[in-house]
Amino acid sequence: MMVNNSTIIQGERVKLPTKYGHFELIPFQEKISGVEHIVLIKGDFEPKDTVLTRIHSACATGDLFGSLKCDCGEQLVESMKLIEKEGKGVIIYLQQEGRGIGLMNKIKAYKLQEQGMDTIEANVHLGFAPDEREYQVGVEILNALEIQNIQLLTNNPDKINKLEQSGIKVVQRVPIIIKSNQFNKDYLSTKENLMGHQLSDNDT
Ligand SMILES: Nc1nc2c(ncn2[C@@H]2O[C@H](COP(=O)(O)OP(=O)(O)OP(=O)(O)O)[C@@H](O)[C@H]2O)c(=O)[nH]1
Ligand SMILES: [Zn+2]
Repeated sequence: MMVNNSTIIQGERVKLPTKYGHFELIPFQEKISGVEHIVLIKGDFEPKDTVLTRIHSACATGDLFGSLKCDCGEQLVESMKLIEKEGKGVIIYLQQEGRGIGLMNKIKAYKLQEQGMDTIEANVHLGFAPDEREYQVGVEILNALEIQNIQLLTNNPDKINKLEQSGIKVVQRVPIIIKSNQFNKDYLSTKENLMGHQLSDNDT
């Protein structure tokens, strides 16, 4: 439902053929801050449908440049491929770089990680919570698209909890596990051991 007190503006819906499949793109903008988010969507939905969904936080290093220090870029491509295969689904690309601390601070955190801290210690050293993200805008975007029930592509239980608290029904979690490499194995094991991410095949 498009509610009048919405804090976001929905843009035009255009076709976007890509290397990984044929999608449509809809930009959204937060009314107060002007921050822009991107939706990639495939297919049409009824409000009762359960929609394969990826809520992805921006990672300039991983998504744009193919950084091997994290799993973001590969998760994004894998989500696009899975939605193409399914024939229906949505990716909400939220501009919350660096788990919500912005690029400048994420790179400060990377510097601290070069000096031996892990990804949590670096955030905390800079005065932030390990994860500063909120999913309220993502929920508003789902509301605008009239999506209420989702199959969420994630390994992160915190995302599921925050979405469910905002009234979205996560009917199923779909794991999206990327093979580790020498540059991201410490980052991924910190996510698994200290941030509760479900990265092993036998996790559910
Ligand atoms: N502060 C900080 N942010 C990072 C670091 N590495 C990656 N990120 C950010 O972490 C976020 C990862 O986003 P997602 O892939 O959507 O979320 P996730 O928590 O990994 O959960 P999944 O749904 O399982 O992928 C992005 O905003 C990245 O920019 C890091 O070392 N420090
Ligand atoms: Zn990343």
